[in-house]
Amino acid sequence: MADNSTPEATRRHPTRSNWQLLKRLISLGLEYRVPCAGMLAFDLSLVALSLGSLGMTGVGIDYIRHVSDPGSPPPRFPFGWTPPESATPFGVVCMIAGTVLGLALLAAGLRFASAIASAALSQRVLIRIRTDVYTRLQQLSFQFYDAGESSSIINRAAGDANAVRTFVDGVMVKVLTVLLTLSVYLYYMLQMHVPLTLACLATTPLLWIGAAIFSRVVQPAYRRASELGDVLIRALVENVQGAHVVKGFAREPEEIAKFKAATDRIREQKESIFFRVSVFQPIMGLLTQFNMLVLIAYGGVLVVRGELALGTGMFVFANLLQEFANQIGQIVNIANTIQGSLISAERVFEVIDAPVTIVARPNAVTLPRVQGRLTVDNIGFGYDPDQPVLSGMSFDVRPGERIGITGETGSGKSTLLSLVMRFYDVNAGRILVDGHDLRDVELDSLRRNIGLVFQESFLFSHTIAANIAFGRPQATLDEIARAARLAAAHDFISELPEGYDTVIGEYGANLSGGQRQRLALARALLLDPPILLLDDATASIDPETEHEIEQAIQQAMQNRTTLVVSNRIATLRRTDRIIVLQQGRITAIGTHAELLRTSEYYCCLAELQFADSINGLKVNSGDRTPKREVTGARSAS
Ligand SMILES: Nc1ncnc2c1ncn2[C@@H]1O[C@H](COP(=O)(O)OP(=O)(O)OP(=O)(O)O)[C@@H](O)[C@H]1O
Repeated sequence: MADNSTPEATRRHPTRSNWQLLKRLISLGLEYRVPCAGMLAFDLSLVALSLGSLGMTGVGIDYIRHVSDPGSPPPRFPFGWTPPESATPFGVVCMIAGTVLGLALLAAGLRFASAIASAALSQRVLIRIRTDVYTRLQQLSFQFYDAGESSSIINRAAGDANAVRTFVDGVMVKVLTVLLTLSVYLYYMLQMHVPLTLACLATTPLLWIGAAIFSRVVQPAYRRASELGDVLIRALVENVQGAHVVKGFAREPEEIAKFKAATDRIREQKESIFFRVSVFQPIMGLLTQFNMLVLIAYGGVLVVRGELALGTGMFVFANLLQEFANQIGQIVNIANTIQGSLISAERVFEVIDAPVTIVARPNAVTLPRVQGRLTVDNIGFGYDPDQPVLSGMSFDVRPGERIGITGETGSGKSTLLSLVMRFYDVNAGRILVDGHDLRDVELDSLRRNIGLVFQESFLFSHTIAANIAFGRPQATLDEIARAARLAAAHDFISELPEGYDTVIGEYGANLSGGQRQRLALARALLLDPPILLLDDATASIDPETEHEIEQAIQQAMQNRTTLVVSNRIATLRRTDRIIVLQQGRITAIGTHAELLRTSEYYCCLAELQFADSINGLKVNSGDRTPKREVTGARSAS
C-alpha cells in the first residue's frame, strides 16, 4: 500500500488569488439569481414578520403598563388602529396575543417554504458543479490523470463540489440577507433614538475587524483539511481495491492503524478549526453583550426620564439590538463558510480549467470507416519528454494485416498502442491512419474505428449486455450475442441464470479473469472496428482459458488490421509479422520463421516456451532468458 501519511503528493499550489476565486464564485451564483432572489425574499419576509411580532409585543407591554398605571403614556397601536371602546383589557391583550401568534404561524409556514426552496437550490447548484467536473474529467487526457491522484479527483468531485455549492446558498444569499437585515434594524433603531443607537453600536467596527482576522486564520486550516481528506479517500480506495493483497499478506492491523491515523489527522485538523471558531464566536458574543450593558444603563435612564417608552421603546430596542448582534454573529459563520468554499473552489476550478491537451487540429476531418492502413513514421515519445520511452520508431501496417508486438517488460509495447489510440500525442514524428495524421482527425471518429482490449479489462457494475454494448448502447440483443460468440463468451453467458441480463459486480468481481477478458473482447468486437488493438489480453489467464480466448482472438483478427501485444509465441506465430521492441526501439521485424533466424531475443523467447519443438535452432542455450537484440531491425514494411 502506498504511504498515506502525508498529503504532499496531492498538494498543488494556489494559482488564483482569493479575489479571482470570489469573482468566479459570484458569477456562478448569479446564474441562479432567480432562485437566490426567491430565497432572499423569504428571508426578508421572515425579518419583517419578526419585526411585526416584536412591535406587537411592545404594544402589549405598553398597553398592560397603561392599564395598570393610567398615568403612563398610552400605547401606540400600529396603522393608527385603536381597540373598540367596548373591548375589555383582557380582550385587547388577547387580540394582541392572537396577532403575535398569527405572525408566528405565518413565519413557520415561510420557514418551511424557505427550507424547501433552499434544498432545491442546493441540489441544482451541486449537480451543476459536479456535472462540470465530471464533463471535464471525461475530456481530459491521460496526462492529467497521470499527474494527479484518483483519490484527490474523487474528493474534488464529491466533498469540494459540495463546499463550493455552499457559497451560493450559504454565502451569497446569507450575505445579502444579513446586510439588508442589519440595515433594517439599524434604520428602526435610529428612528427610535439616534444617540442610544450610536452608543450601543460603538463596538460594531471591532466585530468587522475580528471577522477579517478570523478569515485569515482559518483559511490555511481549511486547505490542510481538504488535503487530508484526499489522503483519507486514497487510503479507503486503495484498501477496498487492494483488499486481496492486504488480506493475502495479513496486513489488516497495519492498514487499520494507517486508516485510523488518517482519520485522526482529519479529526485533529477539524478540531483546530472548531477551536478557532469556538474562540472567536464567544469573543464576538461578548462584544455584542457589551452593547446590552450600554442599553440597560443609557436606555434605563431614558425610560425613567420618560424619553423612551418601556414596551415599544426599551423592550423593542433590546430585541432589535439582540437581533442585530445575532446577524453580526452570522458574519462569523459566513466568513467561516467563505474560507471553506474558497479552498474548495480552487481545487474544483483546477479540474474544470485543466487544459485539454488532446484535441483535434482546426479543420480536422471526420474519419469514415477506415481501410486500416497504419503508418508509424519515426516517432518519439516520453511521458516525461526528457525521458524517452519510444524513439526513432517506424513501420507500416497494411489494411487487414496482423502485427504481433513483443519485447521485454517496460520496452514500450502498451505505450505504442496508447499512441495509436491517441491517448497521448507523440513528441516527434507522426502516426497516420489511412494517410491521415491522428492529430488531423476528429478524436471520436478515430476511436470509433479502433477496438481496444486492455491487459486488465475494466467492466462496469451493470448487466453483461450493457457492458458488451458499452460503445454502442443502441445495439440489439442479436448483435450483442453475435459479438459474444465471436469472443467465445456466449456459452458461459448462456449458462448464467440471468444470461445477458446478469448484473456483474463492481469491476466484474463475480467473473473469472478469462470471462472478463472475453466480455472485453466482445465489447470491442461489437463495434466491428477495422482496427483492433489487443494489449496482452491473455496475460493473466490460465492455459486452458487462454486456449479458448486464443481461438476467439484469431477469429476476431480476421479481416482487421490488428496490433496484438503478446509475449506468447502461440499468439505471435499466427500473426503476419512480429515487431520486437527493446528499450523503446524496434530491433527486429519479420515473420515468426524469420525472427527465429534473425532475432536472438525472439529465439530465446521461443526456446523458453517451446524448448522441445525448436531444438536445433541457433540460440544461446546457456542463457534461458531472452537477451538484448543483436541483429538490427529490418526495413519496416
Ligand atoms: N502513465 C505513465 N506515466 C509515466 N511513465 C509510464 C506510464 N506508463 C508507462 N510508463 C513507463 O513507460 C515505459 C514503457 O511502459 P509500457 O507499459 O509501455 O511497457 P510495456 O512494454 O507494455 O511493459 P509490460 O510488458 O510490462 O506491460 C516503462 O518504463 C513505464 O514505467
